[in-house]
Amino acid sequence: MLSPQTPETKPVKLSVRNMDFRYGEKKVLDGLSLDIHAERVTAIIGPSGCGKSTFLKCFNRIHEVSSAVKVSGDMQIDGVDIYRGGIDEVDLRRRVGMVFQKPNPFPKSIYENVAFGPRLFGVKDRATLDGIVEDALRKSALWDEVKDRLKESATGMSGGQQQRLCIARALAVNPEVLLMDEPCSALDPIATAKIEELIGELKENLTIVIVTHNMQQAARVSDYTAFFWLGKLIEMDLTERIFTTPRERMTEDYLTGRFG
Ligand SMILES: Nc1ncnc2c1ncn2[C@@H]1O[C@H](COP(=O)(O)OP(=O)(O)OP(=O)(O)O)[C@@H](O)[C@H]1O
Repeated sequence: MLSPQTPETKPVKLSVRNMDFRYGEKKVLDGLSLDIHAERVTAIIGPSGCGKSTFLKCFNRIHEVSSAVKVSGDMQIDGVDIYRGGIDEVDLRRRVGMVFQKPNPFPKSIYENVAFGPRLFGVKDRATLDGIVEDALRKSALWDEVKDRLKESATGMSGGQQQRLCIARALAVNPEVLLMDEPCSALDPIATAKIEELIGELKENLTIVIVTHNMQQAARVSDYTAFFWLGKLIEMDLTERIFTTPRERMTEDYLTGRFG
């Protein structure tokens, strides 16, 4: 974990300024400004309904698939506006992968789940695909468990394995950012520990933003923590600072269970 004694050396990967988000008339994110550093883990915490998931989805514009929404302000990836910078949304979703609360593998084989993205992006050669699938399964710490049953259905895996498969599926297209929306909330403590360990390894090459309701998890895995309340950013800092000396009373009350 990054500490107050260590100066930040990683550049800003995702930058947000004066961002508002509306579902129809309903404003759910209000005037957000924050920076997310490359190859760090940033945790988003806050009470239910404060807009954490909505915020996460804005980074790969995935909400555009389902609802009439309006985003204003600036959101940038590597200095290019995600909404107005001419970024192709399919390419954006390749660069910014996402893993959801409930593991959602396709009803296909383990192999086909991981090969799906690369195929979509035009990889046809079998040996190349095999290599990508193995690499992604190794990075998601699943290879040894599944290498002898790649043709079996993904739906027969345990919940924890399915979630690591979803991570492998996201990694197979070589993303730069991984968004994780409560990725362990449906998992037991052992499966959760595996995912947390994995997060620590993946951040060597990836920028990770994780929404979690589990404060111990935020403290364990993240370098930075942002506390949201009613669609506003109350405070963001190094996780060590947020959990030891938060600046805002509201953050302290939330962390100590006095509200939320
Ligand atoms: N598709 C939608 N249409 C309209 N309102 C929505 C939609 N999705 C979410 N909302 C509303 O937006 C607000 C923020 O929801 P969001 O799911 O982002 O919060 P959250 O902090 O992630 O909550 P939780 O911790 O319970 O998952 C809530 O008031 C929610 O009711």
